[in-house]
Amino acid sequence: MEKYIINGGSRLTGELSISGAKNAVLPILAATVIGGNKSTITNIPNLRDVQIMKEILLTLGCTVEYDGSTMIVDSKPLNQIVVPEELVREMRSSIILMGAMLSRTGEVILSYPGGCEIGPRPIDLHLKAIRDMGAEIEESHGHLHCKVTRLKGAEIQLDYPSVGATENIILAGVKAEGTTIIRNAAREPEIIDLQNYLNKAGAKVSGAGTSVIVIEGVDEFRDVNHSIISDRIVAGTIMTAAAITGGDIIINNIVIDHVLSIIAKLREAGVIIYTNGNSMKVMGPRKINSIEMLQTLPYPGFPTDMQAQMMTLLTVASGTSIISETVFENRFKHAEELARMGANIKTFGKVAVIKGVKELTGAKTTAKDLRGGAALVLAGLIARGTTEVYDIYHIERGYENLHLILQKLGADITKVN
Ligand SMILES: CC(=O)N[C@H]1[C@@H](OP(=O)(O)OP(=O)(O)OC[C@H]2O[C@@H](n3ccc(=O)[nH]c3=O)[C@H](O)[C@@H]2O)O[C@H](CO)[C@@H](O)[C@@H]1O
Ligand SMILES: C=C(OP(=O)(O)O)C(=O)O
Repeated sequence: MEKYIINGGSRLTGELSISGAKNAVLPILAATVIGGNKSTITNIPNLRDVQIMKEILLTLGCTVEYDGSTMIVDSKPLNQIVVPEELVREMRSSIILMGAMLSRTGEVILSYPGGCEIGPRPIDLHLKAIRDMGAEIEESHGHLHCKVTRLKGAEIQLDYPSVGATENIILAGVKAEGTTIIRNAAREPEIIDLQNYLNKAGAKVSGAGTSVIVIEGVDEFRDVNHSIISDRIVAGTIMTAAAITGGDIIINNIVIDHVLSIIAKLREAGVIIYTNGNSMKVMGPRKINSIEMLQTLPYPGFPTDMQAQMMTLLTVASGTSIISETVFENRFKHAEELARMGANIKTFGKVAVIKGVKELTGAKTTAKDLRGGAALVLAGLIARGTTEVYDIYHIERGYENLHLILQKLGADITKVN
């Protein structure tokens, strides 16, 4: 079992470039099955979830070449409709294959998706929309058997702007008969990236980034080259690392517009941030201010995927902060682990009250999910003594060599077996 060992106390300084976004690349890789075409995708982060998606594509019969950064997928030879359960259960994004495979073959068998344990993650919005587009979905023993002769465009009003459901409907709509309209669509930047990839391949999708997305079905896809947008959550995590260590870091290859809500909350905490084009300089303050209220919301609100990292920052703020997690039911598992390190956090359902303490102390901790694990690493960077973070496979789902990035910036962190 691999773990991180961190000796706290180093101030992080230096410069780095942000890699491609996990939440953009996964739906785009799922989309590659649709066209029977060749997709050359660049700026791909080398993550566990990407490896799993690659395995799924291979199992479906696609040919895949991947060098850790560029993936070439040829979906012409696709000849399977069963997505293996052991792969689907590894990650949430596998559900996006439902819309993509129905577009391609009109049939798919997959199980309920896995992913981080951050509360129940129903797929009712996905299923209702895909059924509204004409598919029959049989649910039995945890499996979904979806079938349709040809998907039909539909007007879909989402009860909640779900990222995954929005993506699934787009993928189901691109080759459907007629036009699909999604209202109350999720507006995340990763959905714009998906639209851009699809349109390069010949699809007709418009409106991504707004709450109304229109998809006109087309018959043919062509070969496509696409570069993945940079990861706003990895950027936010590094910004928080600079902030908490009183560091001074220049971050390149970052879309500033995508991190405005993170910049606003870090500035409220006293962090100094200068932006310039696609770069920013982040300087941690001597004293971190508490934040009266940090509420997670769908984009462009503050991202739930940055909540855990911000909680770590607030554990050493001067004063009391409140975090309200509105997106997921149970996303405070890191609070207990931070408490082992001396943090003073009380949780009441989806609200956490964090009373800043003078210092954290090193402890043995366990990553319970991806971002919660990153939050423990951040805590380890400033804790007195040594912190061990176990179950780092969660962290590796979404961060490419986090320990190496932090080492380069001056952190004393090692990955050991
Ligand atoms: C691979 C990927 O892109 N993952 C991101 C995506 O996850 P994901 O697409 O799973 O997140 P959703 O936006 O769908 O989920 C948001 C909320 O809606 C609920 N819901 C969702 C679908 C549904 O059918 N029914 C339902 O009730 C969920 O339980 C959750 O409470 O967006 C989340 C919210 O920004 C991020 O934290 C994840 O990192
Ligand atoms: C929750 C996350 O991912 P997923 O939806 O892939 O589980 C995340 O990226 O923080």
